[in-house]
Amino acid sequence: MATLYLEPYLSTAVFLAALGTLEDRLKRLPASFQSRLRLTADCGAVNPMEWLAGQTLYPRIYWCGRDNEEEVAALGVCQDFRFESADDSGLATLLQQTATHTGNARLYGGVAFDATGPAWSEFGYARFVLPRIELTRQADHYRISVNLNSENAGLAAEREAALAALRGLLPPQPLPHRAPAAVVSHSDNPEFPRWQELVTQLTSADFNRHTPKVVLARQTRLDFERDLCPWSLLRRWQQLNPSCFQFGFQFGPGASFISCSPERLYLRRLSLLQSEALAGTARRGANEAEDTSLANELLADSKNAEENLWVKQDILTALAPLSEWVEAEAHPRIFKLAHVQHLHTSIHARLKRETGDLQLLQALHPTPAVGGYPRQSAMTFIRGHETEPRGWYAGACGYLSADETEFAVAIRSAYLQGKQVCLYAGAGIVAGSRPEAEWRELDNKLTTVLSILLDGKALA
Ligand SMILES: C=C(O[C@H]1C=CC=C(C(=O)O)[C@@H]1O)C(=O)O
Ligand SMILES: [Mg+2]
Repeated sequence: MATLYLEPYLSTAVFLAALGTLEDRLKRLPASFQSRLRLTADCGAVNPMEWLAGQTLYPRIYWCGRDNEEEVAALGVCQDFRFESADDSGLATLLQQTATHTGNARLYGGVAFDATGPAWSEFGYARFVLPRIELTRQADHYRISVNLNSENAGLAAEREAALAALRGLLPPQPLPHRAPAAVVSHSDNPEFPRWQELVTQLTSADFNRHTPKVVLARQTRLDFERDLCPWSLLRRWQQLNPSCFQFGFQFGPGASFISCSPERLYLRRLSLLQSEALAGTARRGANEAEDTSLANELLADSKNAEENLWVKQDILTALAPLSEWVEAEAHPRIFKLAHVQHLHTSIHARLKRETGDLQLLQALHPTPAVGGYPRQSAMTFIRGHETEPRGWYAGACGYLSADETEFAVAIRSAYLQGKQVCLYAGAGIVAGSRPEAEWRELDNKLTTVLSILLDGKALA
């Protein structure tokens, strides 16, 4: 084992002992085991994101829940499931099989916003990975695990692959705060004049009568003078918004998708489900008094209330046939982030025995927080008028397992390819939306990530 290289681990000896334990257990594996096997050892404190950034294997997947209790760095592939279309029956089979697999193996991945749009290469319409190695922090307890799948290529080959992955591990790579690279160019799609036309169209009485809400999105593309490190950016982003989900997917060296999303699609623990309507936005105030007054205005504002209500009603309607019972808070509360505050309504349900992640994803995604209401006519408008495919922006990202599944709504996200970063922001357009105010809302939603990318400077 490359002992020397491992020295910078915070608790090198404990980490090396954990790798040694896993190696021993791999060598002593019985001649046969059920299809998936996961071996785990306590490994002492290691920063999961820095650890991930230091490795040579792909994919590199990072996930941190909104309560910060759990953080996972997932590396390499034990099984990789990629689907180019929503009609692929393999996706349905995968979602159904995951529910019946024993053990606590988790698949990490995501589903694009739109089943029909062109997919980002490497990401596909949907992609889920059972990682080869996982470094997990639960509260302050750190563990390293290795996954095997005997159906891959037979036990001997699978054991060799697992050993090779463990022996190839490198030390964490510190993610220091470096001065950001200079922006060479930037562009918005759509630009404001087109945005104004679209918002005017969506708020016309004729359109609004049949489609009362459409979430329109803008892509802001920045080109930098040098390549950006997705993990450095995500690290700083999570420090500014610790109460968000934080996640990143880097399937290969060419592209990565990272997000600091405030919004949960759902968390399912056995048959208990938590979901929410997060929609309706104001900026944060410059001081406490202004902040509170903006929050009170947001709570009293009918346009923002309507944005939130369409989401709540749609989720309640979608969950009703899948649940024993479902309930939502009567009134939204305020959910504060670094630069914006939102209306947030909690939703809880107990699922029927036959309801699984396949039914939940089909019923809930995309919610009117990112698509619109009714779903089909909002999607038709988005497909016909947005010229940049959203890819995984506004998709659903998270993990799947038999006992517990969680998906975040992949907003406040960035798609990085070398020197280029594409940021996305959407705004719910309802009766009463004004083009200028909704455009400012897009800017407000990007303020946090832009403050990191531009280091406090404004875009030229
Ligand atoms: C679609 C986005 O935000 C959604 C979530 C919260 C508030 C929203 C709003 O007020 O318009 C959006 O529905 C985005 O950030 O890209
Ligand atoms: Mg809004």
